[in-house]
Amino acid sequence: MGWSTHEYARLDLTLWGALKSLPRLVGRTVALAWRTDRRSLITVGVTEVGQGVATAFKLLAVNAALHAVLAAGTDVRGLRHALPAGVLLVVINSINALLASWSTSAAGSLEPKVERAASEQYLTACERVEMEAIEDGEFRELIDRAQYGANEARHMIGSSVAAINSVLSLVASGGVLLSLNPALLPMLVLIVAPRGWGVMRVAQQRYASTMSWVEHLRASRVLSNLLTSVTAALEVRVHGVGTYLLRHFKTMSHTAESEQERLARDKARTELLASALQGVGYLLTFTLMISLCLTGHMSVAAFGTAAMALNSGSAGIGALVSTMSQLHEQSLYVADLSEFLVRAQERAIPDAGLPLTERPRSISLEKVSFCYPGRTEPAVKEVTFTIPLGSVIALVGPNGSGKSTLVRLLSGLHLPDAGRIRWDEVDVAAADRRQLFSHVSLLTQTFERWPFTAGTNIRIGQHDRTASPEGLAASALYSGADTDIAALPREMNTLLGKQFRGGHDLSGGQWQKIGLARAHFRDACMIIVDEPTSALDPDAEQRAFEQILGLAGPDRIIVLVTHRMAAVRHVDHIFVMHEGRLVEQGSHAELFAAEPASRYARMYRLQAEQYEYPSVPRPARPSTSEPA
Ligand SMILES: Nc1ncnc2c1ncn2[C@@H]1O[C@H](COP(=O)(O)OP(=O)(O)OP(=O)(O)O)[C@@H](O)[C@H]1O
Repeated sequence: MGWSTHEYARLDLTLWGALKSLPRLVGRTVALAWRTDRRSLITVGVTEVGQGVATAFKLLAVNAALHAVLAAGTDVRGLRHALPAGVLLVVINSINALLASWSTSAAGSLEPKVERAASEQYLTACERVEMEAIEDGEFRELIDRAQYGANEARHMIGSSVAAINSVLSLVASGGVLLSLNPALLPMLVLIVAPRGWGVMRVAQQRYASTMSWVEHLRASRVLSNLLTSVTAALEVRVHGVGTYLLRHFKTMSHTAESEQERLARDKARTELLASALQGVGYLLTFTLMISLCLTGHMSVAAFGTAAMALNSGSAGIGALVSTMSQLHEQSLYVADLSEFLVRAQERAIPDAGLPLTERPRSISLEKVSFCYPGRTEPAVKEVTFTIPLGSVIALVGPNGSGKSTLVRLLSGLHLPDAGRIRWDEVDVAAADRRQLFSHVSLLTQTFERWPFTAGTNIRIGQHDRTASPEGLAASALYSGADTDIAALPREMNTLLGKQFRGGHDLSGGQWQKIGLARAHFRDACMIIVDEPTSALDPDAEQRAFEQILGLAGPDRIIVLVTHRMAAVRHVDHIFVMHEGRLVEQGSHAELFAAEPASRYARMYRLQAEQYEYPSVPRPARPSTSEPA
């Protein structure tokens, strides 16, 4: 189908690299947690340290108890000396349980807050990036990857707590082992190192696979969305596209399945090897401990305590390694989110800029060129013109001649690669773009049909303005949407969106009237309408053009983009585009005066002639009934 390539694989991960970056990544989550809920974070930190200290005291109490028991020998009364250590053990265990439950509760309250904060950062960054970034395939892939970051940041809290817990219990066990016999410490490492390697390798393989298959996963998701989408449902059925999509979906699922099988086989092999190496580690450790006892370097009580410390330390390292692997994996996703936030910031629409006057005397383009990223040919080439306030202009020209691109440039969605656009004297490239957007009302062919109520669909372009029912009704009346809305079961409060229970849908033409009402309600200084009437019947089309032109006023600029030549006849100035260049301009009369050279006049006449003939001439019948 053309998009299931795996070129974004990131297979350059190494265990050392992951370990090195871990403190930085955990630090970032801690910083996020600090900003989100300081109190819970401090509680978690203090309770975890408390549990580590408790573990050390527990082992020391066990050691004391063992000494007392072994010193008693066959004298049962001597066992009472073990009683204080036993009581201490119970107290330490109770304190440990209390601290653990306190930590669980604080971490539980922290996790959703961190997820919310990370999600907000992610969505805010998405909303702020330039249009070019949103349309850039590579950046979109990063947006997709980064979406898992917020969820993983939440899980990182739990994993970080578990990791801290394991480290502290490990330090406690290590300290006790060290005090018993320093030779025991490296043995602890020997026992758990193979397991650590195994768990890390499996996580690494899984992440590398996810990354190399991310495009594949996206494509599968697109296919399943198409199969369930309301808008595609028609062609899916009538054109039999469903079978085509299903066939591709199945092929892609089979390919993904074989990747899962490969991962499972690799995991099984790695785990088997790690277990074998760990067995060797245990064998060597116990051999050393027995020989230490036999040579009188270690007492039997110390043997017992060392066995417990080894057990607790090994469990600690085991838990640490597995949480490290989780942290490693989670941190990679959080790193994606961090990378996205940095790159989104680089590609964000600047926050500040020079202020713009709300009603500029003119907007001028000086030798403006613009090339879409990834394209070699500019969509707009060295275009120069001026639009005075109070005028109505039209952009006309064949398909692909650059009209919509000019609209995007005028509305500040793109900045020119060369040349300048100025609002009065202010260069748009240096202007406060958010302010510029607030002065523009844009109605395009593909305007959004928001899955909200009819009223919200009208006021959404000006959602911070209090919308009185009268204001909404006036905009609906203006666009002719009033009668369509009146026919809806809950009028303005009817939910427009078939995907919801109780939702209603409108016809294409009815939606266009809603779009026009939205443009009216927004009440901006520059109103841009790009092919606004494609779904309207002739009466409605005529009326829509009259309404658009009726929006004109001394404080406004109207930019009309259309292929309907009759509609531009009465505008103040017509700009004719061809292959990205402005090739003609003037009023209807001026352009006609330039006949026969005038492209505009030719286009106009061609369309007028079509209207003169009531029907398209019937083509000659092909001799066979074979489809083309
Ligand atoms: N988002 C985009 N990314 C890359 N290229 C684009 C994009 N939009 C348009 N183009 C290209 O820029 C050129 C000008 O397109 P534009 O949409 O501005 O023309 P237009 O005159 O509005 O066409 P139409 O009348 O068909 O709407 C075309 O070659 C088109 O393929």
